[in-house]
Amino acid sequence: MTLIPTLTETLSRARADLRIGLPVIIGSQLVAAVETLRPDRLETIRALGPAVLAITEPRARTLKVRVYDRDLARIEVPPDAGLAWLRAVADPAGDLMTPMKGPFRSPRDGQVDAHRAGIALAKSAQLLPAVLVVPVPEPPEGLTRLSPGPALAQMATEAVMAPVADARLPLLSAENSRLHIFRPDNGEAEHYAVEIGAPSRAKPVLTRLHSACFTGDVLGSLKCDCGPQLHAALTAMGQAGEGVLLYLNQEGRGIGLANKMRAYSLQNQGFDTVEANHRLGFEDDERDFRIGAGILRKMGFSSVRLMTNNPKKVAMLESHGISVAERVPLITPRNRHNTAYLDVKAAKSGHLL
Ligand SMILES: Nc1nc2c(ncn2[C@@H]2O[C@H](COP(=O)(O)OP(=O)(O)OP(=O)(O)O)[C@@H](O)[C@H]2O)c(=O)[nH]1
Ligand SMILES: [Zn+2]
Repeated sequence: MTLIPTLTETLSRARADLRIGLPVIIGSQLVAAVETLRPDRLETIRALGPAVLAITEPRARTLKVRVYDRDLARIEVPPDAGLAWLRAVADPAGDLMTPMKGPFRSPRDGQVDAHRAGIALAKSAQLLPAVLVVPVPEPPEGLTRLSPGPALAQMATEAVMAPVADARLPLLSAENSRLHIFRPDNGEAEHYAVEIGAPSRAKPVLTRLHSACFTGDVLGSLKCDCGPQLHAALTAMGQAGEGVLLYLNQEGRGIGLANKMRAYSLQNQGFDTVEANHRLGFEDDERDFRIGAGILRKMGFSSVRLMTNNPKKVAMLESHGISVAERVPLITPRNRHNTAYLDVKAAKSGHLL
């Protein structure tokens, strides 16, 4: 085997580069994440040529920027615009106090694959989806290089999950349990499976796909239903004597904890959970639901009784080789902090509550 990095490995490097504030080269464009860009580097980048800022369609809608490229919009960066201007376009925190005023000039022509790949990389690095893009006919040495088309195609493929380690882990809710760790081949977060009892692989297994919620699962936040859902699922599996709970590290419906806190801050300004995601430039739900199906298949399960109120989880499993024999509702108590959130999930996200 050659020592030259594969595309998957190069993408993983590029993601790390953006997180630490290094630009990457995509095709013939230099691409930098606005969130991690430092002032001295911005100056060097601006000296290379005319820059555009690429943002997603939901962020563009908030800023009333014209969208000519379907899922993304480009804004010409004015000559006198500095880091504060770029950050104000990228980050909605100041939208209400100091609204961004146009007119924004949006180019219509040219290729946008590099911009699109840059935004996808920023999202997978759990950064704000806004990237500065400058054409570089002669790319500087030392930066990670990608081709836009193959990069986009590779990012859209399903990660391969490898079992890494597992051990017995007696739980309060189920003494006879094992924790399994799965590692994806794309350098992204590891995911966990709690196997309770010794469920048969030949019949539907009681299953929960739980997305990480540090605030709810660990801190006992009252703003969402995650903590109570996690414990209710484990308790039900303990009582049944068997089950599988997948703990998927897709915090904040896939946007990461930092962005989730940005979303909470917008919710404190009066926006609901879906509007907050959109103002930040994300879709309502950025989770890759294939991960859960992949882990279940790896564990030898092909049929589940799924504990969820989210019909999309059912549909996703069905379309990725896991049949859902039954949907088991998972209703937890309301309180004055989570009731509006639960109503929005029902009204806008199709949850059956
Ligand atoms: N972006 C964002 N994420 C949130 C917010 N509140 C909770 N979350 C995240 O939402 C996810 C909830 O995941 P789940 O409970 O597995 O999924 P679900 O889609 O609600 O479906 P159920 O199976 O019915 O619970 C977790 O990743 C939480 O961190 C919010 O206001 N904004
Ligand atoms: Zn939560």
